[in-house]
Amino acid sequence: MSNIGKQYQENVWGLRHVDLQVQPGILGLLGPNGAGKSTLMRLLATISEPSEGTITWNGVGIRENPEEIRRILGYLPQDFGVYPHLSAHEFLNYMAAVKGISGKAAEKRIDELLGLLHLYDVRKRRIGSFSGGMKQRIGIAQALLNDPKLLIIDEPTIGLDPAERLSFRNLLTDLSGERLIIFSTHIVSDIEATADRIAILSKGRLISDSNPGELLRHVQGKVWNVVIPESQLQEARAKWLISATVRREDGLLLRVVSETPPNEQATAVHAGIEDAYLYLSAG
Ligand SMILES: Nc1ncnc2c1ncn2[C@@H]1O[C@H](COP(=O)(O)OP(=O)(O)OP(=O)(O)O)[C@@H](O)[C@H]1O
Repeated sequence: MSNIGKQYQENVWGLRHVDLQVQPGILGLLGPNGAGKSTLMRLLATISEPSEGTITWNGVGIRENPEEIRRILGYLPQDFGVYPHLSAHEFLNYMAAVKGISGKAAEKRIDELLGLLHLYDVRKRRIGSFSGGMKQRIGIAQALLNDPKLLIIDEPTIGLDPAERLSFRNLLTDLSGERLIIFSTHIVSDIEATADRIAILSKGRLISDSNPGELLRHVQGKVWNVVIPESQLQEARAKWLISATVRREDGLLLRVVSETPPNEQATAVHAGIEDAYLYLSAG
């Protein structure tokens, strides 16, 4: 996509001047609420059209030829509604029909996906009785019905408990291979564990697009541990960029991102993606 902009109202741009080239792998879209992640995903999924710029897939403009991308697309929106009264199997059968997959091919694919997403044993249960993680897996299963080359998942880890979050990360890795998976989150650890490329959005702008190693290079040698008395936290927040705080017996252990040691007792520590995200977002 090149020079993409999406204007919602006179002075409201969901995205502005975004250039992004994609290739197979896992692309994590990272940004706070309102950064433009869903907007970008909806544009790619051809749910909405850009106000500026062009998006091409294999050299073909998707505005003129939306079918070019829809054929190979699997999309799980953030507010995906499942049908609580249908069983997992009935729901996938219905979604397959909507997508024009029927007969033996549909049956085979549905069984494969129920297995892949660990839903086979509960395939006859009503979706309304599923946990958050199971609902999310059924959402991913429907997105995979057409074996998409491009899989877009909007904020997939919202509402998941820690164990479900972990299995989601494993699932993403299992699903990648030849396809491109784009998923969004505002939680750095979700991205850190899975993405081979990280795009950071802030206020509708793409502020970074690189692999994790390159991202870390921005903050290498700039991350420090500092212990302060708890009473000085407010003051510390005002002068330092703090990426983590841990309460200890001898005070508060702060993780600070700074070009130079924040004080004489500071010790250098290895940089993480969270530090880089904070550093780049602070601009
Ligand atoms: N339909 C809309 N009408 C008006 N403004 C919108 C609309 N959709 C999004 N916006 C605005 O565009 C900006 C980007 O929103 P978007 O939903 O893409 O962000 P996001 O990063 O996905 O955040 P979230 O995680 O909260 O969904 C926000 O300021 C939002 O208020």
